Amino acid sequence: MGEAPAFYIEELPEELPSGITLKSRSCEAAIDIGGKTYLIGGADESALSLGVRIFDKSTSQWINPTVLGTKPKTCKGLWAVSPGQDRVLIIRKGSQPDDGIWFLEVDTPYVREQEKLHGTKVVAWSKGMRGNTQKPIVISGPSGVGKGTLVNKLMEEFPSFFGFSVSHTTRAPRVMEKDGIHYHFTEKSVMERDIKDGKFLEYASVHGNLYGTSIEAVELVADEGKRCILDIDVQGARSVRASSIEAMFIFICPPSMEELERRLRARGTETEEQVLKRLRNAKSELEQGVSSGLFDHILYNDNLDDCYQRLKKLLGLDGNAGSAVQSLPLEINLPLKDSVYVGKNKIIICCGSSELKESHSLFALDVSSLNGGAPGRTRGLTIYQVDPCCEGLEVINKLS
Ligand SMILES: Nc1nc2c(ncn2[C@@H]2O[C@H](COP(=O)(O)OP(=O)(O)O)[C@@H](O)[C@H]2O)c(=O)[nH]1
Ligand SMILES: Nc1ncnc2c1ncn2[C@@H]1O[C@H](COP(=O)(O)OP(=O)(O)O)[C@@H](O)[C@H]1O
Repeated sequence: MGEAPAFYIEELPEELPSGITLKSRSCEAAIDIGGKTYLIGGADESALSLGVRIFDKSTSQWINPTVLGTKPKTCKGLWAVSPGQDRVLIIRKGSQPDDGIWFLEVDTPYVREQEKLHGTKVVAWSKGMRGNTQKPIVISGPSGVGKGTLVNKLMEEFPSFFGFSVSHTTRAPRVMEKDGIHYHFTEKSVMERDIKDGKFLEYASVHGNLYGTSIEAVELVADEGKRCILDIDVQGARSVRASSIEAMFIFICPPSMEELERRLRARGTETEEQVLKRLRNAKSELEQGVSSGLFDHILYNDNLDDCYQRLKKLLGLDGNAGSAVQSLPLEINLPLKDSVYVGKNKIIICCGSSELKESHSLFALDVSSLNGGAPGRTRGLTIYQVDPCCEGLEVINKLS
């Protein structure tokens, strides 16, 4: 057989110091990658106990890494397999594929970028999802230009296609704004602590308040299989551009400063002082937006309907919107027995009987075209049923 699916604590290499006690082996898995042993799991099934420890074989030292991303809700029945050197694939036994396949990134571009920021070893969780979604859309522009209006029109016309990333902010809610829908309205100290804990993808101080996109906000949209829209300022757009996240960047311009002021005042949501501050900031935002090369597309929002049509065209929605995710319904329960066979890009999961030849449900998990990943979900997983007499055995024979 090829690479072992996982080895449990009693099979850990001898160099590991003694004295590690585990209450339940089904809650912990370990895997070797690049001279390090990653110990994933916990003493019980709860998410709280789900941790990651790393044993560096070259120094014989334990490392407690900074763990980013949203982790699985339970750690019951873990298998760990390594499709590559940059991430560990975790299969939770006895669960549905849409909640049972997770990645722990250990050396991806995102992890390396975060290691520089944190100054510690970093690992990051990312849930595996079937099918593909398109790159997130970042929309920026000065206050009052019509970003919210355009985004709302898009979400109303294509509710199953787009999802809005609900930002956190320390500014006070406007009359019609609802917590959790328009923004997560947050205390400054809480937001600062969460930023320090690595919960934010990006953040910036805008018009005197803190705004930020949490990793969770983007993951929630991905979980619905929708394309994520981020309405963020130019500084935030710059942070996303500098990160490992691929996105489409759109800047919305007003027809003139006079019209921008008219719209901002007509909206009637800001005090005079706030209006003046927003207009002052608009000048530098427009300079940066138009001339920095940061944005892939610049849209002039003169006539609303015309601008909306141009936005739709940019997003390829002028004809057939298509469907957000190509995910086929597939009812399988990942098996409880140790029946996983691992190749480089393909993992064969044997459900039902532990006797492979007698098994009537064999599934192939293809990880050859993964995309996305932490921060957010990992897309591009393909799971399909294979005939035990044909492809499954063929693949397994090649691995043997
Ligand atoms: N960097 C960043 N900017 C944000 C975020 N959410 C909102 N913003 C920006 O903050 C600015 C002020 O937003 P808001 O107070 O809602 O006012 P509005 O733009 O006049 O509707 C806008 O430029 C938004 O695009 C975020 O999560 N991160
Ligand atoms: N093309 C347009 N022409 C006239 N008014 C507009 C246009 N686009 C938006 N508005 C109006 O301008 C105001 C500001 O728009 P809004 O979407 O809140 O801007 P932003 O989200 O960029 O701050 C709103 O009252 C909106 O109805």
